Amino acid sequence: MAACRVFLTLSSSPISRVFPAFVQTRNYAEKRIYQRDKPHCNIGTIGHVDHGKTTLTAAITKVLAGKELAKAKRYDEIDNAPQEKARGITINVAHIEYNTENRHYGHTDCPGHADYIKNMIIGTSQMDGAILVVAATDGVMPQTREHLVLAKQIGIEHIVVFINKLDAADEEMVELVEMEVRELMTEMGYDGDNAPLVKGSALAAIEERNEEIGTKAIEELMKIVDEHIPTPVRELDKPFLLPVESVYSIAGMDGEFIGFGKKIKSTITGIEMFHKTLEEAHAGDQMAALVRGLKRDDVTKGMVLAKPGSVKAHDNIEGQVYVLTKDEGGRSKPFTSYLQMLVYSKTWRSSAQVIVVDKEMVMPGEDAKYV
Ligand SMILES: Nc1nc2c(ncn2[C@@H]2O[C@H](COP(=O)(O)OP(=O)(O)OP(=O)(O)O)[C@@H](O)[C@H]2O)c(=O)[nH]1
Ligand SMILES: [Mg+2]
Repeated sequence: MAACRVFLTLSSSPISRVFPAFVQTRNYAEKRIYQRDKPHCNIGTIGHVDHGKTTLTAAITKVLAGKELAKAKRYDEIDNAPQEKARGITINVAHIEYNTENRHYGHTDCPGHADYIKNMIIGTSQMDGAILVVAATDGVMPQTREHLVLAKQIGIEHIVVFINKLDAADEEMVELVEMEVRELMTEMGYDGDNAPLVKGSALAAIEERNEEIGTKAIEELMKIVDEHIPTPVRELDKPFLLPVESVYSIAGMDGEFIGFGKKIKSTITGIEMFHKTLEEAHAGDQMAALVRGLKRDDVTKGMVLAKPGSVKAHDNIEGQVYVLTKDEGGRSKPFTSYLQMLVYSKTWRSSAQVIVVDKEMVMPGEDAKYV
């Protein structure tokens, strides 16, 4: 498969906060300094709606906060948008940090609802490994399958399974769900039989009850995540490139913003991660840049900040793609060249016309080469 992975979708519902790079142009008050004393790793929670991804994210921070390795985040601090609170579902991805004894983690909590799959894709695109959450009360559901397909396509090789809601399911059901998940993983090209799997209850950990399936299970999960998801090798000698997720209203090192027909030179005056000042940023960090001399409207989500002269913007790309079937959350009908669609990559999206290079017509479930 070619290096370029393009996700094509035909719907146009809005995506919002999506990627780890923030550009700030305001003065900031006194900040804590980020100590780079542990390797950094990006993970996150994926899985079907309501299976407990956000509850598990909150539970991990709570358990690790007990060891002074994290700041505990309540469920409603993670799903904090009014619409998320009203509907009780995650819509936007949330970025949270915590530590284990061994590593510093950036954790992206993804939405499970089928309508917000685009947010899930962009959230996942930065993960080095993922925790697949499956509720024992429900088993494998459509977005369990869809998220695994997408994780595989995005290139996430390391998945740890968390079977959740053990407090509400009987043993037989749990066993059945475990078998079901392992089978699904095998079907998706993972080593399902040997996939690391932890069973527990995120809610029990939060409510400090049933210690075995609560706190202990979360500890076990993080131990397995530490062991099973390797720290990625970062290419520290390459010029930097940072996709812009969001821009805050505010006005060293030279940088250049590129995208949407614009090229703007600027100077980076400070860098941060999780509101702590960084002395230096490494590839894979969830970094914010403080930049000089820009107005808020100059920069938009989807542009990249890069070393001046190191990258160019292009208005056409060639990619090898896999077209999702209807069961996997994709389209039901085949298509031919000159189809108009929206293309999502990193933090940008753009409408595009597709030319199929290697065949007349592409069926859902097939590979194809696009220009
Ligand atoms: N009984 C029980 N309920 C749980 C457990 N974990 C989560 N829940 C409940 O399941 C519901 C959904 O939990 P969420 O954490 O919002 O699920 P989610 O996967 O983040 O959902 P989306 O982000 O919308 O896809 C909530 O009512 C939780 O309280 C658990 O271990 N046991
Ligand atoms: Mg959620």
